[in-house]
Amino acid sequence: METEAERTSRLYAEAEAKRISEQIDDDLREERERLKKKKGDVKVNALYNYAPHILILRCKLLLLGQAESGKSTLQKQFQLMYKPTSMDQERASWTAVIYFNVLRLDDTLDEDAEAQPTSADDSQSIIPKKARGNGIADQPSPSTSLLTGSIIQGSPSSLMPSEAGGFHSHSMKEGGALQIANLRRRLSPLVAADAQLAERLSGGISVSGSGEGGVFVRSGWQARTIENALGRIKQKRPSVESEKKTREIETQEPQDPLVQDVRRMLEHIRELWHHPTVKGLIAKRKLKLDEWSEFFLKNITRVASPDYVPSIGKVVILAVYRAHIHLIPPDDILHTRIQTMGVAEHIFDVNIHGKSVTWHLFDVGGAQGQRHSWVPYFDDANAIIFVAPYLEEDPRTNKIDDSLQLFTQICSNAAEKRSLDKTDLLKAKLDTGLKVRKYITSFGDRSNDYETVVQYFRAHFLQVHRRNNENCRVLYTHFTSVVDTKATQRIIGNVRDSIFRGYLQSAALV
Ligand SMILES: Nc1nc2c(ncn2[C@@H]2O[C@H](COP(=O)(O)OP(=O)(O)OP(=O)(O)O)[C@@H](O)[C@H]2O)c(=O)[nH]1
Ligand SMILES: [Mg+2]
Repeated sequence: METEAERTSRLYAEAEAKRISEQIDDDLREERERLKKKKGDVKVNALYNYAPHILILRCKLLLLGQAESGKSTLQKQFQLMYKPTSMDQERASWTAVIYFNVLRLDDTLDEDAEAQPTSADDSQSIIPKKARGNGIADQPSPSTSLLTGSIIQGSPSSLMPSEAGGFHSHSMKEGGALQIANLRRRLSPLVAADAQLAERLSGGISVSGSGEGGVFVRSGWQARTIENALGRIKQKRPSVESEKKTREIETQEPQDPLVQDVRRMLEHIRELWHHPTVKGLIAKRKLKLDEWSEFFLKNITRVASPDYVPSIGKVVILAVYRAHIHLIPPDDILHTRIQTMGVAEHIFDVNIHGKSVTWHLFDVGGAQGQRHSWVPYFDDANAIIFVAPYLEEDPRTNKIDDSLQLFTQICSNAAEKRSLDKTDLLKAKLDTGLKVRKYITSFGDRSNDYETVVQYFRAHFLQVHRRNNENCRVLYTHFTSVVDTKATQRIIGNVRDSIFRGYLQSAALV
């Protein structure tokens, strides 16, 4: 016979069992509904609920690709997304890089003035660039400066456009040559400034295997550049007055005297940029500027202004404020170009489904002499983002081929994601009549439109991946312009989710 105490205990146990059973039913129903809504999210939540101790607390991500492919630009997008305040703090240090990019106009003028058109078809002709310094093949860059070179003296006619610039007569040509010669004389102090800027950015260290004449930055250069500038100010004026000034500077934007000196001379660069002769050469495509130099030269008035601070992370929009229209400048920092030396680690706390995960992003130098430094990072990388530029018109090296070869080597090594980059430039080049088959013969007679070209490149990379995917890694492809903040940040979000899902699958938890 059941006692009262036993009965109470039994009823309690039955009620508890029923409650647990209903709870499980509810959980399962909820789970099913969530699964229907968003499969991936449910898997992630399930992991957090039932196995919180095995969360990835650390995720290693490698950014690989050839030089100038856009790895550091993509890294800046990550920083903009996950650590925007640090980007803001570094703004002043980017001025030196931007001025360094602006001074490339002189180099380009010098070398292109000596070069001859490569084909009778001007719309297609690309003037070859000479390698600076050690001549690394995938680091095309100028070798001498207009400031020290001899374009006008050596070959005045080469700077004379016959149609686009409107200089037909001999005397007009001579007039243009004289004006440019005068400008160059005024620019001569920039020779030293250019070298100093290069030294400042490279931290005074020259390393073999670096392209672009050894001008590069290493991890943490932003802080060093600012400290350097402030250190020089302190050294120059060790008085009470100077200490007061230094304190003032520390609370405002750091002011680098060298950068200030260059800024004052940019007026002459502006004149050179607007000179009809230079304009004529550009119009006839006899002057090939790097896209980053061109970007800053087009903005030279803003960039040379006394209170200039590089803009950051803004989409170009027109803001209407009290009936005034303000043009918010495009992002300067994303358009800068300075090559990376070695491997730079960037750490971000990334929020994934409400949990914080520490990401270690490794941005590597892509020059051929740099690639050996990637090796130690392959083993425990959770994912690789391989950045491939679409089409670079460099006659000395077929960049797509180089990218495919590099991709083949990487495929047999590790997990990878891939991003096909510089789609904006591809579109622009196709619009100006560039024929893909001229650079890639296997493209054949396919239609020269953007969609066909994009799919053609994609198919190439997929094929390489299929043939070399010994580790059965997953490949995701994205087409993007990395300087487009909105589009790139959407891709970063996708990459984050797919890496996390891949991790869960590899842990056999879903
Ligand atoms: N217009 C445009 N420019 C781009 C794009 N991606 C990169 N760039 C520019 O290309 C230049 C080279 O990019 P980086 O990010 O420095 O190249 P990288 O791969 O880090 O090069 P290394 O450090 O030498 O290996 C920069 O000036 C970028 O602004 C793009 O999608 N569109
Ligand atoms: Mg880089």
